[in-house]
Amino acid sequence: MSSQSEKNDEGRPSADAVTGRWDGVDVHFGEEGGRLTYGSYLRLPQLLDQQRLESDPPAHDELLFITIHQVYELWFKQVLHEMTASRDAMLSGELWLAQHLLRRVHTIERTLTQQVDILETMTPQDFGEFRHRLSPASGFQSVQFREIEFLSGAKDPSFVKRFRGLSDLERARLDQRLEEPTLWDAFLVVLEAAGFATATEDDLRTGLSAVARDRAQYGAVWELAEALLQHDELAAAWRARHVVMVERMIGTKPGTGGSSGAGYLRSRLDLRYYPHLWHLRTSL
Ligand code: HEM
Ligand SMILES: N[C@@H](CC(=O)c1ccccc1NC=O)C(=O)O
Repeated sequence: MSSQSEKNDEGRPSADAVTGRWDGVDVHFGEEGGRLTYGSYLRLPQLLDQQRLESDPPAHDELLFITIHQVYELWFKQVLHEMTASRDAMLSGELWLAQHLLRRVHTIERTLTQQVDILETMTPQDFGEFRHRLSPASGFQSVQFREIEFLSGAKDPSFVKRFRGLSDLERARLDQRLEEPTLWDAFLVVLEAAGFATATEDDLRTGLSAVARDRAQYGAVWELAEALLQHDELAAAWRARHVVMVERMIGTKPGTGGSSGAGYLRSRLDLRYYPHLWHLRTSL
């Protein structure tokens, strides 16, 4: 492959000047008269202008802290997109699609937990250079994180009440998540469509046991139950990893969000989205 570039008056390649030949075909790289580019498609000028430090003079590690959190929020957005579609697929009986989308969620969740490694390259001393500037902001105020909890099945309206500084739009999003069906609600619809009653605890235990004992007949329902359990396990793994990182960074200091810090986070470690699926294990 050869390439040549025409230069404009300023000596830079002109808009549609970067051309070459590949297998005898003319190829063009570049803007080509204002058409889509990598940067314009991905909105990079906007995206790369969103890392604003609070520290002054700038603390070296604050860029890492902001970047990590922004990457988390982008993945949270994707997780919500996939979870919502998975829930809807269950409601319309598309079981293969529902488990397929949940498997993508698992892969993202593993990445989210691994990202803690990067943040832990920051020392407590270096965090201390800018931590005092962050109060009263805290991860406690992550709207998308709470949306994921609600959509998973752990609806707790008291979090919405305790949120400080929510915009009207954010409050509406949380209220909507509190109203709409969760992944668990949708799974119950799947169980009912497979012929099982779900009205009482006993019904549910009977149905789940029957699915587990006859995977030849209920393979798709079993796979879905396993995908939900995996999501639950990965969420628990993130909470465990987060609290240990917190202890490493700030010991037993109270959090910038006003909680006791690690003590509060430890109180959330036993949260499980799907206790019925965990209880089932004991009887298998
Ligand atoms: C130096 C790193 C970090 C420290 C020291 C830290 C510390 C804390 C503390 C102390 C809390 C309790 C609330 C409070 O502030 O009073 C908290 C909550 C939270 N943090 Fe972090 N955090 C760190 C990194 C992260 C990252 C990277 C994320 C990713 C988004 C995150 C997400 C959250 C969430 C979602 C909560 C609420 C948890 C819940 O209510 O169960 N944190 N964090
Ligand atoms: N709550 C943390 C500070 C912190 O990590 C944080 C601060 C602002 C925005 C997001 C944060 N991340 C997770 O809590 C602390 O108490 O040190």
